Amino acid sequence: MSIVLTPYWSPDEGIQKLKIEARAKAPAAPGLAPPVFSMKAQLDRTLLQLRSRTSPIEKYTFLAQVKQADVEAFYKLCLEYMPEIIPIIYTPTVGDACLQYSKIYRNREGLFISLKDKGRIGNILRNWPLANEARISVVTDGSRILGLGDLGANGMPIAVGKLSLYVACAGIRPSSTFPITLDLGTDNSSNLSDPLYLGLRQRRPLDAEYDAFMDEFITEMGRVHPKVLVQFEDFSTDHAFSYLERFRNRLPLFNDDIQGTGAVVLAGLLSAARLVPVPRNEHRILLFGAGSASVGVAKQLMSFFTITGMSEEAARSQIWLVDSKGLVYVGREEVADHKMYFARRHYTGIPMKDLTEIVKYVKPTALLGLSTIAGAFTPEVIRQMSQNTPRPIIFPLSNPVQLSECTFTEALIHSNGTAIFASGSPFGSEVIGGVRREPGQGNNMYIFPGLGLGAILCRAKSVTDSMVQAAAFGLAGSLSWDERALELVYPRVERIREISAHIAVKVIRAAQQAGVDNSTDLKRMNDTVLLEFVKGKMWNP
Ligand SMILES: NC(=O)C1=CN([C@@H]2O[C@H](COP(=O)(O)OP(=O)(O)OC[C@H]3O[C@@H](n4cnc5c(N)ncnc54)[C@H](O)[C@@H]3O)[C@@H](O)[C@H]2O)C=CC1
Ligand SMILES: CC(=O)C(=O)O
Ligand SMILES: [Mg+2]
Repeated sequence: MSIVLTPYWSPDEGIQKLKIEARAKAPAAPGLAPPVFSMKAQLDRTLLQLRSRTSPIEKYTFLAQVKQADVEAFYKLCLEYMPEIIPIIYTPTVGDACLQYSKIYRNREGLFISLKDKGRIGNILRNWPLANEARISVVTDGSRILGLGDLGANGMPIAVGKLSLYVACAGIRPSSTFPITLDLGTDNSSNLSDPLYLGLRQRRPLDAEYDAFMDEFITEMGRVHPKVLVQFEDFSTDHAFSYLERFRNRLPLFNDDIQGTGAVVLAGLLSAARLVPVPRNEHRILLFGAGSASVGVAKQLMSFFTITGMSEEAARSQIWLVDSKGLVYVGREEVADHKMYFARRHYTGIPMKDLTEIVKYVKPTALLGLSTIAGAFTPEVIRQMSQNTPRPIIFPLSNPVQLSECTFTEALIHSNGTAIFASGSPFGSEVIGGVRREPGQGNNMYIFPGLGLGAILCRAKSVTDSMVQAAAFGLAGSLSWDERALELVYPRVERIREISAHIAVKVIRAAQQAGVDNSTDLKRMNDTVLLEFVKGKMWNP
């Protein structure tokens, strides 16, 4: 038997591939090396080439080429080497890719819709060659990419990266994913003066023009792709909140930074609280940073307290916000609307800005960083946290890794090994006191794949708060005994497909309860059958 490699056009992925045909007694194809390689050998070779690249950005561009040439090989590699690949296609390296996108750009990977396309957005959407109908679209306007600020059209890799995780972590079919960057200009001067910059060379417009563009975009998305679920990603804080409220009942849509982050942190805190000898209603949570992610988290954390029977007012009083001007309280100058709900009602002291002072005053049991300020959790802050509580919960959640409020090592050293730690971007494990400690990754990547999968499978007409909450509880309930014994607050990333399926089931049940599901067949399934159904729907390379 010989193996013949023939080029063919894959209608599913729209790329040219080599198809392997086994033909009994057929002559070997001329010009090909004689050995025949298994998929494993081909992956080993790809991995060898990947590892021979020294810089993360070279690894990123190499993987982008692999994905372009052979989508199945790319995802096979993702699934088999998840802990190694995710930090390249996602945070932290995706942050570098966005910063350098105008320089590393090679192939179109997603659709750019610019302000100049106003009036014909429907046609532009129809132009994008999708082999299958779009089911999930990550949409960014590039105005706040990770903690890196306004990167304009260079934000495309974040939409591409999140969608790669939808495929790798939740088995969404690659050909039904749709990355979109809305190019509404940028206020980033270095992009505007970069001759290679890919986007519009103009500043962002005023809200009236922005809103009119967004209205047309959402209307046309619903028209051209009636089954699509939209994930808004990395919009600046004002637009993140306003567009979530404006559009969440027009399409199935959620904001990952507000809702996905809220859910992942709620899950992490529920797991962490099991390790701390403090009653739930005595936890005090201090959020450093008060933007879209932080306020989204604070809102979601209300249920950390209310599920124990605490009133809304009492729950709110356990949560403190700090922004660039210090502790947020009613009566302080310049408190933006989105922070008002959590502004302290009864604070009468002088404005308090220094984080160590604030930690001394609030005595938090949990300190969460969503500020983009690297190193803000100083040794003094961490030591002060250890005075408040026997097991301080320290989650520096800003991305990418160079913006983390502290490192895993710092948290362990300055808390004498007592810290319970999770960060937005990954850190390696550490040995302290002869014991190996593993950090958690508190990143919305644990939530959005399963949330999206559940919403798509039940054909939800909207994404309700109860579906987001169900995703959080689903994640919190998915730690194995082995992971709990190691004091992990999130499951190992290698199990993420299993976790996403479990979350999807919870999300479908919440959609059914809220009456927003459209797939009535799923109602008749019990949870075991539904879980098998969800797993059966997941695409595998
Ligand atoms: N781990 C995760 O899953 C996620 C992490 N994030 C990260 O959270 C960070 C913030 O994101 P957004 O809230 O959308 O941004 P944002 O720009 O809206 O918020 C930043 C906040 O930090 C505050 N801040 C800035 N300088 C400060 C200082 N010196 N002291 C105290 N506060 C200060 C600002 O006042 C603002 O409230 C980013 O780094 C982002 O990557 C966002 C979403 C998910
Ligand atoms: C993880 C994420 O969504 C962010 O940092 O914006
Ligand atoms: Mg984001």
